Amino acid sequence: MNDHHILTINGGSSSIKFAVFHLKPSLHRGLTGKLDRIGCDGTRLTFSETERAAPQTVEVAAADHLAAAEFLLDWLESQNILSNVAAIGHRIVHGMQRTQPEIVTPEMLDELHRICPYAAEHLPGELSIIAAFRKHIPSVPQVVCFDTAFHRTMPRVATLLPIPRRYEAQGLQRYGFHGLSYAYLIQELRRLGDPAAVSGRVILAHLGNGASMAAVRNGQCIDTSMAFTPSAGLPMGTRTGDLDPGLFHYLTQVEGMTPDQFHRMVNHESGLLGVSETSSDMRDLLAIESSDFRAAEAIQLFCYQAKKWIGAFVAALGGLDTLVFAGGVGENSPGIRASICRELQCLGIELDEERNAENASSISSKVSRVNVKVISTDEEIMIAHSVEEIVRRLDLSL
Ligand SMILES: Nc1ncnc2c1ncn2[C@@H]1O[C@H](COP(=O)(O)OP(=O)(O)O)[C@@H](O)[C@H]1O
Ligand SMILES: CC(=O)OP(=O)(O)O
Ligand SMILES: [Mg+2]
Repeated sequence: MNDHHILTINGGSSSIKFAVFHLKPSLHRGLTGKLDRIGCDGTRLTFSETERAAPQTVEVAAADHLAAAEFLLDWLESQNILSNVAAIGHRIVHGMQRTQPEIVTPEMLDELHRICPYAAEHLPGELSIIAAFRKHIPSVPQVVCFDTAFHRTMPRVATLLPIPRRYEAQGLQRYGFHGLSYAYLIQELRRLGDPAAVSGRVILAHLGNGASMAAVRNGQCIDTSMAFTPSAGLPMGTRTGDLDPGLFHYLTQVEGMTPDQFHRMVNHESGLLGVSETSSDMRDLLAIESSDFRAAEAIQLFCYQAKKWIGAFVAALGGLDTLVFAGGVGENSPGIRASICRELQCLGIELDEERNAENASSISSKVSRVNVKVISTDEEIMIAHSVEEIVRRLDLSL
């Protein structure tokens, strides 16, 4: 594969993260960056030449994902990234029943377009990025890695939605997301020698802008907090998480809200942002919580719901051996982890204050029955490994 490299793309609802992975001498990360605040004022590109280099920032004018993808392509071209790219790997939130990464084909794109309403905040943007790459560098293979794949082991009862049975035939069921992150966390637990990763009961808490949890037994997912769409489960930066279904009727009747307005409220105007009326960013809220009761309440709500989901998953798992915090909030905020775990001694969860304050890799106290860990998640490396495996198997770039 000469000096070819793999480009990974992680298209979120308002950001595109990317990373270049060199294949020789063995897979390792080079240029890394992200375009964020897509669709808002102040879209910007932040990148680092290597993992240790200081990040640089460039202001970008891009009104939507397509414009952002076009900008990113031109920029990657100017950095000489595209001329040597062996393959591009994408995180795709929804893959229906698919369990493995796959090479993009026209038939698959047709199907993904068809299921865009299943993940309306993510899939259209992700597909426009794939389209932009196909247009500019049509001969470079693209591989898609599905967030839903990790959850395909869930027992049927955890996949059922309590709505009329006829909708199941249309694919309406609980799917679950953040699967690349979860697969990485389980792989890390295995590497660290945590026995629960292979035969035990684990709760994985991915707390970022989007937030979810997964319950894993014997290395296999048995339940997760996101459901048919990534709007379900825990409250998030701007998403509600689970919501009283009666609200829809109330707001359409009393406020004349349209379905599109409701969708917008649930996905973009709620969660931390909605309750705090200030920001969707946990750091902003933590900075003002002592002087702003709305920020304090938004944080309390987030932690309270996270605690309840842990309780629910302990019940589903029949106990707990390991709890893992990951994602921007889970990895970096001792205060949030402490609030979530406060008074969970009844479940065998007790934090060591000092190690929690240091974001240490193991943060449970000596008497804690449950191992509590902090792991920095890495969706990009999961994509890169999958792409490398497919590229080598199919001998694509030789
Ligand atoms: N030191 C920190 N303390 C609290 N929250 C943090 C810290 N660092 C990052 N965060 C929060 O992490 C969230 C972003 O998480 P991240 O996983 O990077 O997002 P994404 O879902 O876009 O991948 C933001 O709410 C941000 O405020
Ligand atoms: C699936 C999902 O919610 O992803 P993100 O957290 O990147 O928005
Ligand atoms: Mg994320």
